[in-house]
Amino acid sequence: MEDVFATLQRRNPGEDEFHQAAHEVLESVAPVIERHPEYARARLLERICEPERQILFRVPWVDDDGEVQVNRGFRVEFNSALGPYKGGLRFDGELQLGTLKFLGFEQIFKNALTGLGIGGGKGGADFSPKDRSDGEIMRFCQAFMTELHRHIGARTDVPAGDMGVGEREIGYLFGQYQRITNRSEPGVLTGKGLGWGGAQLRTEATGYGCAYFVEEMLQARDTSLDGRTVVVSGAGNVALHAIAKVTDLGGLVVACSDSHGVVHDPEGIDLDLVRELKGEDGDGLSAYPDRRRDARYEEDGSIWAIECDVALPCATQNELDEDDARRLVDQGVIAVAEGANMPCTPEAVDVFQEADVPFGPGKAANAGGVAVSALEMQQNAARDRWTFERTDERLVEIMREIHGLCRDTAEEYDRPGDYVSGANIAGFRRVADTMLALGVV
Ligand SMILES: NC(=O)C1=CN([C@@H]2O[C@H](COP(=O)(O)OP(=O)(O)OC[C@H]3O[C@@H](n4cnc5c(N)ncnc54)[C@H](O)[C@@H]3O)[C@@H](O)[C@H]2O)C=CC1
Ligand SMILES: O=C(O)CCC(=O)C(=O)O
Repeated sequence: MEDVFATLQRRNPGEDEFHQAAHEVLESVAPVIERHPEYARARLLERICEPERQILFRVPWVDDDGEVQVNRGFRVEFNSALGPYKGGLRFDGELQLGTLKFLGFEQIFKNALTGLGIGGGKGGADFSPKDRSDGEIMRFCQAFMTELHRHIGARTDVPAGDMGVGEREIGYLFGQYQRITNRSEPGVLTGKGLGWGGAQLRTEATGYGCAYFVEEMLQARDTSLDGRTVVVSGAGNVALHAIAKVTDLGGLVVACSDSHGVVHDPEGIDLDLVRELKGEDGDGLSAYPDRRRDARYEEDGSIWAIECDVALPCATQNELDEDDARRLVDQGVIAVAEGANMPCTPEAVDVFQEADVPFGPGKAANAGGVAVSALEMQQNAARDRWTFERTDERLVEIMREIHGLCRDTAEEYDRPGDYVSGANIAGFRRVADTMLALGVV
């Protein structure tokens, strides 16, 4: 195991987030390799840690001032053993290949946990949509798809949204895909609008799924979200829908945040107000207390200093560190689940686990989004449309199955209550068994 990790570090220098994600999985699956030497003989770990294909490309476009801009586009096609590469696109001015490798790697195991026949991939661009006009965003998306279209397809690789990529961007990407390929193939992207091949609930699915997962973790300990105080970091797609579903399930969400600061509202976050403030013409979260008397806004504050029963990090990677985890544990947190991808540092995860606080890792707790993307692919292939209610029932069922699989797998490997080991081992076994069956490819 150590050798595999050392090689991975050497071959992928400077990609710290990828090292972090890979180290956690390699550590978790060590007992599986001991029980199954055939995996080691087939060099499955080495193969799983190496992307099948990485595509880097130039994205030239013209901004509103007539200036030529040059960005870099990426698609990491990590593993297709279980189905077409599947995973989101991230637009972020600071984006690096190593971040996408960590996200693509996580996606392999997350997608395996859903049981829906999807492989793992991730992509994006070092383009920041912030402060760009709608026309610039459209031209950027068109330039990006002008290269990406060669690599994707309903049976090959199916991107979706992630940070900085929502329904608007998916629309512009899909429009350009259709224009240059002359193929009306809705299954090539997910997260589409409802009028043009999108699925009900895809927008809500990651946040809702995270709330369903934490409810399962709490019920396994004979309690629930009802009456619990909850803190949710972020104010984007995942956070807003996690807040909505936690509230439906009886929880009181008292704080949310963005990259500038933190809102604390002891009466419960007013979601409509957050949406308005975060909207295109909104004043930002700092204006929240102007409209809610008992609320406070702290610029650059730490959301994890706010007392809560349940913490849901839903913003970005490594946003919750060891000190934050200690503070949460000292204040009596009873469950933590990751709505974002890898928001907790490894040291923070250790603190939760040592304190016996149930901890739901992102690859299990936020799998609802990609699961509903797979349902969107299913509907596109069948030219069918499901209702919101039917899709929601299926999402609840999927999140319950993932929770049960992680719990049972952890017990099988003598790690009761350790959802990290459970998720990594269960996801790994599904991919590894398929790779064994497919031979050395
Ligand atoms: N959108 C989806 O369906 C899925 C998203 N995820 C993950 O969830 C996380 C959030 O993604 P989305 O909500 O889709 O993105 P988004 O772009 O809609 O929202 C991200 C939010 O996080 C905030 N943020 C960024 N850095 C922050 C920081 N350091 N502290 C506090 N807030 C910060 C931003 O201001 C924004 O409000 C990411 O880790 C993403 O990879 C995971 C599964 C699926
Ligand atoms: O729905 C998808 O394909 C993407 C979801 C995603 O990017 C994620 O699970 O992190």
